[in-house]
Amino acid sequence: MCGIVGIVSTQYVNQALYDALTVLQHRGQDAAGIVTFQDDRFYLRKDNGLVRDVFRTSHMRRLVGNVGIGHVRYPTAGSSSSAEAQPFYVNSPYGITLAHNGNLTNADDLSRDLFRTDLRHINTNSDSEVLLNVFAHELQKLGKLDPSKDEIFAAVRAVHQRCRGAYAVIAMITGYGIVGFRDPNGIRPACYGVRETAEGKEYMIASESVALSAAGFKLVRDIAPGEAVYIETDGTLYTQQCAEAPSLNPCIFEHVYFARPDSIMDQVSVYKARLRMGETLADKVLRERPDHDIDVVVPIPDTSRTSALQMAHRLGVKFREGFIKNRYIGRTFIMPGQKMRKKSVRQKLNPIDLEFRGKNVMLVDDSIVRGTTCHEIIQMARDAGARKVYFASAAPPVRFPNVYGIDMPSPGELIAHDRTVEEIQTLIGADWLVYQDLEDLISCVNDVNPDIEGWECSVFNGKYITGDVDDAYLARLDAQRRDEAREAAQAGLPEDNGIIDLHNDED
Ligand SMILES: O=P(O)(O)OC[C@H]1O[C@H](OP(=O)(O)OP(=O)(O)O)[C@H](O)[C@@H]1O
Ligand SMILES: NC(=O)CC[C@H](N)C(=O)O
Ligand SMILES: [Mg+2]
Repeated sequence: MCGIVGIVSTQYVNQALYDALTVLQHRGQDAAGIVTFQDDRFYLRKDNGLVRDVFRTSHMRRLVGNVGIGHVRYPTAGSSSSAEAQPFYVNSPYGITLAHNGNLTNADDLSRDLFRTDLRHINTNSDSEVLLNVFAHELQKLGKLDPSKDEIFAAVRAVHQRCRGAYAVIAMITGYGIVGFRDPNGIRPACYGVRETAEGKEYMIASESVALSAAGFKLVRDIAPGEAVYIETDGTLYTQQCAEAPSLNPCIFEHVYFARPDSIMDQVSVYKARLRMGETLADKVLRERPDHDIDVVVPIPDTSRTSALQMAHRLGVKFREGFIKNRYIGRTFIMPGQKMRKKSVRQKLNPIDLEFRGKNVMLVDDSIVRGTTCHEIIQMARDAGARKVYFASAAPPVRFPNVYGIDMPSPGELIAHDRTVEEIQTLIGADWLVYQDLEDLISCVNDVNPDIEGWECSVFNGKYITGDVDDAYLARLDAQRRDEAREAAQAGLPEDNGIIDLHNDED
């Protein structure tokens, strides 16, 4: 997952973009970037690292202008090279920069077409650079010296026709404004908001509503699937539906893990959804073992806290913070490489022994993906003296790879792939393992929004909404992106993978 943001303001946007990216940091910890423009020039700073490490005061001073976009990255294509940090830039037409959250499933074909037919060069292995070039080519084809909203929307329409997969995008066109759009299934989130000032209206587009509220913008609404929102530099806003048959099918894993609980996505409160996940999980526990002997419910910080709290409440069992999280260590699941993830669980979480000694504990996590966290945590609970260690997951078993912006490319790396719940229970060393049922999870996110036609649940049911994901694609993805393949590809290469970057304000 990545975080994207774009602002059209009446004053410099550098600080507001920086602040928004820190609020979206949970969506990507690998790289960060901001680009602004003023007087027909772009000012770009991007690099690997957390937002606070990438931007120093000297960079911030040079990011001048009242319009800009930003990105925090969690790679799902290409490598972790700083050259693949976003926003990406292309000089023709007009000068366009782009920030993307999601993953294109036909990036290889597009890349070939861009070279052979559109005569465009792609300099990295990132699907986002491909997406930018498709958009740029389609805008260029219209041949306008001075593009209006009609050309911008026509280019987005063409992107929808050519690109497959998931994409929430914010692009900035030099001298004209920013355009945000969502793929025709609305898999990845994006919303926009407004702030009234004495100088006029200001707009922000972002992955999550929490970025808007933290900056004092009022949420207007989510961008509809297939829709584009174009905001000119003077603050004039236009919207248009650019897809043939849009249908809202948001990614359910945003509600399970990715999004911040204080965000509202497609009118569904992430916090409320997680509370409900705790309730339905408690109901399942009661169904399976009406006379259970759980003494205490313990969350695995951070994401499972909301569900665990409500689960304990429903069970009528004590809720206790049995693990303390080191606040200086980021999210483990989105780290690249299994070695780093494993080490970081131990560094990140430490038990309070007295909450475990002699007790039957129910540990609750939002999800079990590779099993890295639960395996370590169950052992820690045992070492701390727990009598029985039960484990509950607020999400169903993650059995299938994700191709829409979550880096789970390889079925073999998923602990639940081709395994029964009993087998997983043995593997992670739990005395009892309970998973949420998929129907229950869906019932937790089905809120008052009648526009939601379905949920993108492929990691749980193997059904890919875009209809273009076949076994050959999945096999290719697995071969390219499984941990070992990435490590082997990286061996012997310089840290940046040898990909040459274009101009970047590095110092
Ligand atoms: O089975 P695994 O492969 O370990 O993945 C699942 C775990 O990873 C995530 O935590 P993470 O540390 O990323 O973030 P959090 O602090 O927001 O819970 C998630 O919340 C689970 O705890
Ligand atoms: N997680 C994402 O949204 C990734 C965006 C893009 N595919 C990249 O790898 O940079
Ligand atoms: Mg976690």
